[in-house]
Amino acid sequence: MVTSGTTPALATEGLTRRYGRRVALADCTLRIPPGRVVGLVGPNGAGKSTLLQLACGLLAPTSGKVSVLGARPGTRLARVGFVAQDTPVYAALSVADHLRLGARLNPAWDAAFAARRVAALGLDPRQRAGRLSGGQRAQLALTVAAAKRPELLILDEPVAALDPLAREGFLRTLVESVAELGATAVLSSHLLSDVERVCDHLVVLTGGRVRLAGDVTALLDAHHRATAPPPPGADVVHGAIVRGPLPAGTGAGPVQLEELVLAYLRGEGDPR
Ligand SMILES: Nc1ncnc2c1ncn2[C@@H]1O[C@H](COP(=O)(O)OP(=O)(O)OP(=O)(O)O)[C@@H](O)[C@H]1O
Repeated sequence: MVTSGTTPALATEGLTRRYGRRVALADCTLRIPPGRVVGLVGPNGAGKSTLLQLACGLLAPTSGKVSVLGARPGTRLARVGFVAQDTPVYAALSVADHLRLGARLNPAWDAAFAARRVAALGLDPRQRAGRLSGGQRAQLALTVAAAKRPELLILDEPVAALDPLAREGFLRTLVESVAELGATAVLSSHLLSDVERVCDHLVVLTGGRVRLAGDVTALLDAHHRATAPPPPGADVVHGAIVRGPLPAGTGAGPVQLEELVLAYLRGEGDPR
């Protein structure tokens, strides 16, 4: 089945996952349109990895629904690329072995892209993955996932182990290949500056709940920074950040993405 341009890349409805009595994700309803670079942000323990693993079919929901490219998670393996937080590679296999394995397992494998990236990263194709540095292992895992040419690329903190230059280069390549393929990327990150630079859709999770989700431009349009104390009745997210229009005459300015995210991370109001 080929997904249409309107099939959400990822959709969840009332998605809940418990570990024993601990609720890791609660009643999560999301609809991520195709073609976006999505930033998934939230503090430690917010439920980001849980959501991404549910999307990949590595975890089963306790209740609720999740669909990926219009199908059940885990049924579109060749079309979904996933890099887990610990960027797993096969320690005993060389860099070249990883690329050969990728080519054998993935029908849409882009060998030229993989070879180009390995060369640009300065990785020795003969080196065993177990002997690479943490950042180099992350780069290899990302290269393998991207060379699958997936329709959906799911990355759990992909740039955490990379140095600033490598991070910039990786994010640039990611945005370029997502645009070229018309694909979707969902990446969790603690680095708001990276999210601000590359993401055009945002999901903020705290305490297992979705606090904010939507296209970045729409979210920025829907919020303001009050330049004077917000009047009674204003929908204050946190501090000076207000949702919706302010009454005429109340001073307000545009809001930056980073301060918007921080307001939702700090705010303790109801999920929006
Ligand atoms: N295997 C597990 N068994 C029990 N509890 C778990 C398990 N995995 C996650 N949790 C709990 O579920 C909650 C969400 O964890 P999760 O790893 O999804 O958060 P996260 O947002 O990815 O955090 P981080 O930014 O630290 O990676 C946390 O309270 C965590 O302790």
